[in-house]
Amino acid sequence: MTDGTRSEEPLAEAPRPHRATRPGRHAVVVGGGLAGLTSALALADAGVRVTLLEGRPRLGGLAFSFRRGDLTVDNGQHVYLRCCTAYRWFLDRIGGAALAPLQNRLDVPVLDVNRPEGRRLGRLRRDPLPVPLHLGRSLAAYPHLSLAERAAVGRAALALKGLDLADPALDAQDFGSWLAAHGQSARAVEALWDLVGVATLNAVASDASLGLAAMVFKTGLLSDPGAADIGWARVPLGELHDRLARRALDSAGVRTEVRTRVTSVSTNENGGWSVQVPGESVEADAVVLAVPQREAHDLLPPGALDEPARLLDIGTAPILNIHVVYDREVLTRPFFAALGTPVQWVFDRTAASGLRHGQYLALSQSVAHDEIDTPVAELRERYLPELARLLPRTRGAEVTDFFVTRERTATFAPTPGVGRLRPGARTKAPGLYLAGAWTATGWPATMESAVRSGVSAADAALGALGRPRPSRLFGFEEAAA
Ligand SMILES: Cc1cc2nc3c(=O)[nH]c(=O)nc-3n(C[C@H](O)[C@H](O)[C@H](O)COP(=O)(O)OP(=O)(O)OC[C@H]3O[C@@H](n4cnc5c(N)ncnc54)[C@H](O)[C@@H]3O)c2cc1C
Repeated sequence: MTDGTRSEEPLAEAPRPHRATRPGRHAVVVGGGLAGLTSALALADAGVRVTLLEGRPRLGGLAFSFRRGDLTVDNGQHVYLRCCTAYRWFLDRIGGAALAPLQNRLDVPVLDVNRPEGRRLGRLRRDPLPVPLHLGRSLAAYPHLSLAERAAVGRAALALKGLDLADPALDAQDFGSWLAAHGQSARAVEALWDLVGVATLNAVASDASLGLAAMVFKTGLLSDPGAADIGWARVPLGELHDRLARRALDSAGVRTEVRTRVTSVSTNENGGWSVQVPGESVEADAVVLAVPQREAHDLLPPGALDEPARLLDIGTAPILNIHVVYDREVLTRPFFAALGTPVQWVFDRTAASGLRHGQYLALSQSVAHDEIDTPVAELRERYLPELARLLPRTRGAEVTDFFVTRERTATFAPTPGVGRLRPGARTKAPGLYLAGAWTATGWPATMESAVRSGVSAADAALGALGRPRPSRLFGFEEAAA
């Protein structure tokens, strides 16, 4: 068994860190996940001298790769949507956009294995028509719902479109109750709303904030016809978030130190900041804390937030990935979603992992509270027969490898009320900023949220450092359109 949080190896030996020698104001970014990488790049691109400190031996935070024999394995399948303009800006910035392309047009095969008549394939895809007609034909033909349910889904989608995302009352309600009040059957929730919502929010509808759910569905499905086109890395995540990100940092002049855990952050006698790492105190004019909420709580100096204990009230939710290598091809599509089985989403990872013979599938299991600690042998017993139901070709195939990666704190839990717990980038301590997917970006815990938070923190820090905001950096919405 592989525990994704412990058994990673750096993909490639990173280049020797070089000390930035540019004079001027100095910012320290703590945490080399997507939020910290973004802040560091944005600050360096604006002419600030930047030091990035990351506790682990690699960059990329929660979205990384490790080696397992000849395979390069992602800790968890990651996808993004065309509407994720900030993450797309990030991919462009590190020179990785071509390695994580988008579908030309949203197309999600949905396979139901629990039908009396046998396996049934449906498709969620869009037509080249304006919103909401772009999904009309697909919804009308969606075989996993009755005609009445499809009509009710259409009505609920229009009601969702009318919700005001800026209304804080939305965050206090749960999405499941809202769906029920808008005529959605349990089947419609399972076969449509949760199919999308579980994967994007990491919560079932009844446990999700209406505000966050409405944000996902409005932005992804009801803003622009192409907004929900899906993108994913055709290379290991570490190639993007570690190797290419490191190259971009190096050429931007950022001093990057991995295996360097920050133990405290405090003000110094010059009115700046001292960032303590083992054996060194790094002095800075501004600090961006781009670490998970619990670590941020522990590092924040007294008075930086009015109620720092609120950070500890932001819950977390697990994601389990089950990795299965077969001795032959068993799936001809790049991915599909499943109904009527515990299997959620299945991705073909063969080419990205470097596997030469056979096929490597990754099962991405969100909301994995019940299975996150299940022994690998038990998972194998449970999931191989399910894959045999879904994919008939697996029946004659040999499983040559089976392992799991467990991310216990994969995302913050998007529960009703979480919105008021998420702080913005600014703290009450001048020169100290927060970033991370869990901060108040309006997005659920995604790569998009992380990058947006990194931009916000850099933006706030630039103001305090008296540096102009370069429009080409922060105009990512236009840049990625
Ligand atoms: C299995 C899985 C699947 C996912 N699927 C998707 C998906 O499909 N699409 C999507 O958009 N998102 C997905 N996500 C979520 C996405 O990965 C995260 O939201 C995003 O990567 C978070 O980035 P971050 O920079 O905010 O935080 P993190 O990635 O947690 O980065 C924080 C960094 O800070 C470092 N750190 C902590 N304390 C210290 C310290 N004291 N000193 C120095 N460094 C420190 C950590 O080592 C870490 O590198 C998934 C996550 C997981 C785990």
